[in-house]
Amino acid sequence: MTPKLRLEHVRHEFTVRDPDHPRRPPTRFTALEDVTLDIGAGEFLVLVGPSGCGKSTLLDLLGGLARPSSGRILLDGAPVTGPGLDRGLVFQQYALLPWRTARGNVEFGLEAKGIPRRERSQRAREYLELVGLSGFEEHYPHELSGGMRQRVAIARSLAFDPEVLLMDEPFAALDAQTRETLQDELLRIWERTAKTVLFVTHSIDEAVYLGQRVAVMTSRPGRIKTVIDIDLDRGAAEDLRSDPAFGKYRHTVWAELRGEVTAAQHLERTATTRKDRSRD
Ligand SMILES: Nc1ncnc2c1ncn2[C@@H]1O[C@H](COP(=O)(O)OP(=O)(O)OP(=O)(O)O)[C@@H](O)[C@H]1O
Repeated sequence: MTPKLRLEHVRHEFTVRDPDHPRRPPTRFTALEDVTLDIGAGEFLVLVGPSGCGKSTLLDLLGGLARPSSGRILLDGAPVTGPGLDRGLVFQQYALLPWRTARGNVEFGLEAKGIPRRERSQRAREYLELVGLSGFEEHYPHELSGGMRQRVAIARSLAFDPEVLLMDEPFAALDAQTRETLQDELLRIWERTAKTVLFVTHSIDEAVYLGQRVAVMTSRPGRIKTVIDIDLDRGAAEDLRSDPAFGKYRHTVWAELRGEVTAAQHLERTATTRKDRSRD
């Protein structure tokens, strides 16, 4: 079966200039190296990895916001060549238009799609209801809480009806309670809509709670270290997070991640020391 998304030996480099020495020639910096991963249609895959390992870069490549330096990214077997309405992106920052209401923000993308006004408005209401925001359609972003704004951002991405949702730490800025509520809402929406979801997080709990599989990345340059199947009966447990099986998965993910986090911190320290020395 063709996977929905396929990453084949993806490598990504950035060109960097040293701001302290602007005349020096730029150097190449490898953010991702040989990333190979398949994501099935309708799958919920979570990506975890130490800070700076290239998770956001990978999402940018999948979203078509950048091109890999080498390797291929395929969507339904065809190379990704740029952004498209088949992929919805949700970031940590809400990125809502402050001068538009919740409904106006959700409608915004639908305008680009050429959907007639009446249908736009109806669809926006439907998706706002889906994320639990009925009654707030005419509120402006500044009149909504952080969690509500993020719901609007999710509704906006869903309203396009993309086949794939690319989510970059969408709940990171929220308080614990709102975060757990939105995790449940996202799972409910995913079950209802059968979208393919790739979700980036720093939280191991969030990864185990949401993912059918959790892919762990190495420290820079980021590679896929391992992919862990999460086989939890989400419907059965009353409080899944305190289930012993949940704790076991949390431990497995952390055991894979721990060494990478240490390596990333070491890399960061070395880079800072080198920078300080070159300034002296
Ligand atoms: N435009 C850019 N130019 C140069 N380097 C970049 C650029 N964007 C990202 N990087 C570097 O590439 C590496 C990967 O960055 P990226 O943001 O993808 O990591 P991440 O895993 O998402 O990090 P975090 O978990 O902290 O959000 C980092 O070292 C970052 O500094």
